[in-house]
Amino acid sequence: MEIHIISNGVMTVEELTRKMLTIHENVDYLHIREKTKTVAEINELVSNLLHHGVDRNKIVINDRLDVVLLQNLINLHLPGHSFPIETVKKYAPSLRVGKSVHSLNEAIESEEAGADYLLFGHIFSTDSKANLPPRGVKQLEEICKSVKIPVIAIGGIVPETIKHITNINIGGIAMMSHILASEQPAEALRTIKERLVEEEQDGESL
Ligand SMILES: Cc1nc(C(=O)O)sc1CCOP(=O)(O)O
Repeated sequence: MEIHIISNGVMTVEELTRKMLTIHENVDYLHIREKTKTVAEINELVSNLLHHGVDRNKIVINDRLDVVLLQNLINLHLPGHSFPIETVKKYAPSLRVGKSVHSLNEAIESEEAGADYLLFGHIFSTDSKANLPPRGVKQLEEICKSVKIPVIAIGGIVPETIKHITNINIGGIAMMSHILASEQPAEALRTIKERLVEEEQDGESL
């Protein structure tokens, strides 16, 4: 099960660098999703991470194809308002391209368009999407059954909610606030991983 961490857009480059460095070895992907930062700031953040030894294949850039290309990265994540998947794949076929989706139709269309994985959410209520009703586990399950590419569940994933999604064939989980808003991100991540292992063992013993 992949673990994706999504940056929350509220930290300075220095703070984000520090927090990401405490967790990078224990996650599969670090998404840089910084909608209000300049290209220079995003570029500086990526340079910091690479300089401190973060595996470049773990770094995912949200939306900014320019940063992916100039930093020689391989992972681009496309939000709904970004480039069409087909355009990116045509221009840069070697990139691994993820897409955020919010419905079954969007999931199927994105797979057909060539997405390598999907982020679907938000699954549970979360302050990160306040006042928006969660899409729930049932829709997540439906999407997982309808596409072949990995579906990563996002939104409201905390130790208490994990048990509701571990019996579904998800490709992984993505977390923003639970890890990066924490003063102790490494410990928060450790608890999540312990919970995943517990749920896996419970599933095996059923
Ligand atoms: C960044 C993001 N994207 C979502 C989507 O549904 O595409 S939900 C979300 C917020 C992530 O929530 P949390 O802070 O609870 O991990």
